[in-house]
Amino acid sequence: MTDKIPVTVLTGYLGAGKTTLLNRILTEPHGKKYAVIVNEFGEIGIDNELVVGADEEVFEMNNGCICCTVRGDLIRILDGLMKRKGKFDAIIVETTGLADPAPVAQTFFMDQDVADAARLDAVVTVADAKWLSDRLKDAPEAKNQIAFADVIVLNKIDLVTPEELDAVEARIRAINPYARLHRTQNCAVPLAEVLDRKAFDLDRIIELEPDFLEEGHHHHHDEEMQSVSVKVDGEVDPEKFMPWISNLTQVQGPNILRCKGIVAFPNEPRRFVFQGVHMILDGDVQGEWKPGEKRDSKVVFIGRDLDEKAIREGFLACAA
Ligand SMILES: Nc1nc2c(ncn2[C@@H]2O[C@H](COP(=O)(O)OP(=O)(O)OP(=O)(O)O)[C@@H](O)[C@H]2O)c(=O)[nH]1
Repeated sequence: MTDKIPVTVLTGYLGAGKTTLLNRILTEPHGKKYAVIVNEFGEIGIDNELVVGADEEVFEMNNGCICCTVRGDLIRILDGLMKRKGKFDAIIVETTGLADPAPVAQTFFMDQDVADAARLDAVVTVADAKWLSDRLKDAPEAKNQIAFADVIVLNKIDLVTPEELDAVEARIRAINPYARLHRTQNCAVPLAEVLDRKAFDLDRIIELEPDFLEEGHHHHHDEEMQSVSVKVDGEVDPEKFMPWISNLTQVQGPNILRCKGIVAFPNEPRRFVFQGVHMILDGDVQGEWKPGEKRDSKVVFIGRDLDEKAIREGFLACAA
């Protein structure tokens, strides 16, 4: 039992702050070596490039939700990691914001090879203090992520009033009174509160979901949720790109749950990285393009009722 590798499953709805927390974990001086598995919903991999610390081994699973189509991939990656036991101290799995954590957690009990070598340490859910109450109304995944959590990081407290914060915490407590909860800005939580908690409680989960240990768990996705990925083969013109992205998120903000991208500007040695949650947009130049790396520009939008054609044409028209 004791030499099983601890696995932390990091979950939370789109844009809540999972990558922010992951980067915090990877950059703090903990002297540990983590293997990281990142799963995202869009077809173009962007998240893995936003994870800092090039020394970490990041395994990427695109094109599907970790809890459904790519569960086989997860098992294969975990099996591969187990064979190299001793090379790292723990595994962190960051799921897409649209994943139901139950089938992910299930993998650590149902697959014998995985169960023999790894133990699920905790499900850590990052919750967006500003948007969670809305998502609890329209996104069943958001509720499951809260229900399954052993630790909840209630993040973005800077974007709400103290009264709103109390109200969202009360909503969370009504769904999950057991998890430890930390209120944070930029996921600033002591790592010991997140890692190696030995917190996953199978009995509680079986009470919540009696068929947890049975095969055939079906997870129904939000059918309307779509992702649009567009790539420009080369650089984009900031004079065109900036007004386009800011106008798009202002006008389509309510439908755009999440957007992110990495773009190349002419004569700029660094990559421009932008991220948005609804109409709140954030962008900065960071990290130089590597020598010999192709300076392509890519964006991903996730949301409902997206006008794919307009987004595609709009971004392609920003080409430098
Ligand atoms: N104002 C504010 N912004 C934050 C905070 N934490 C994270 N953000 C921003 O919120 C955006 C989303 O953060 P991420 O860490 O990428 O969220 P995520 O959950 O990994 O997103 P997905 O992987 O797309 O689901 C980024 O622009 C962050 O800089 C916070 O406490 N306050």
